[in-house]
Amino acid sequence: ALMLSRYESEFLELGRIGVGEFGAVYSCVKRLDGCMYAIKRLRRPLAGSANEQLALKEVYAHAVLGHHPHVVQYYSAWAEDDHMIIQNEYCDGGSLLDVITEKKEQGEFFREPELRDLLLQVSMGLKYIHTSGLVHLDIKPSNIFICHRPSASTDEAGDSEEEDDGYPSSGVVFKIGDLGHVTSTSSPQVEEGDSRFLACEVLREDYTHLPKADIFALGLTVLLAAGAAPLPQNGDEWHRLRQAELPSLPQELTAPLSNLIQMMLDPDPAARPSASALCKHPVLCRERSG
Ligand SMILES: Cn1cc(CCO)c2c3c(c(-c4ccccc4Cl)cc21)C(=O)NC3=O
Repeated sequence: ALMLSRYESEFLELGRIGVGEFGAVYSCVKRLDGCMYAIKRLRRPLAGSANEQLALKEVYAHAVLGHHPHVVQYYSAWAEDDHMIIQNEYCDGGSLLDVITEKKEQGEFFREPELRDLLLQVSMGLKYIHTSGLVHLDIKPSNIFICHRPSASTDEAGDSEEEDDGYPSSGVVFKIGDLGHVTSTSSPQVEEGDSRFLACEVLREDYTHLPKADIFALGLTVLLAAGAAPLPQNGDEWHRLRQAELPSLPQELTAPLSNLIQMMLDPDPAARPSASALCKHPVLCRERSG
């Protein structure tokens, strides 16, 4: 077309980093600021269709959720050439699923200190989403993205007490992404996420404890990072996982962490800890023990 699209004029496309029925995600450099961005382009959904609802909910959610170190940052969204485009923060470390897969190929998995760090960071992101009156509803490894800490300068302040800057000593920052299933806690229009991570009560359309469905999915996500076998999509094993039976793991977790994860998977959503409770749970606190 004579008129370059905003996408082509504002960005240099480096490569495709994801593809699915939704469309494709590209890593791009914005010509003006020289920064990298992750840009999802999807064919414009039919006006009034469910897909349009999903696409709009994602942009609404990003607009409501301002800045948080553990939620992927939204920059802009627009429509052109029969496509919808969303420009997000680019996380340079791939997704948690990529890292779990890479480790598994080497017979490796996340060890307890890394599991606690993962759980604490994602809990902070969930606390922010939940206190904003929203629920994610599609928490899983492929929707958690990783940023590697910029090289720590020597004068870097240590971990601040309250307002966590999201940069733990390890230098790895986990961020919740893909807000395509986000809905409001009070007046939910639930679009079920991945059935492998779906809490039983949501399947039964009980939406009275939706934030606890995110906690359930996070519990399964942490177990996968700990080396659990791939999760069932349905069937007996699916139900067994929802009777608070932890799957077998290739490592022995300490009782405090194992009990905490078991609580996150409790069949009764009210018994699961809230994201806020997880953020101050002694098992996860970074305060030096003793
Ligand atoms: C497949 N894929 C790979 C990546 C890069 C990980 O190193 C990625 C990102 C995003 C997204 C994404 C997810 C859902 C909606 C919009 C976007 Cl841009 C998808 C991504 C996103 O919002 N930020 C990303 O880094």
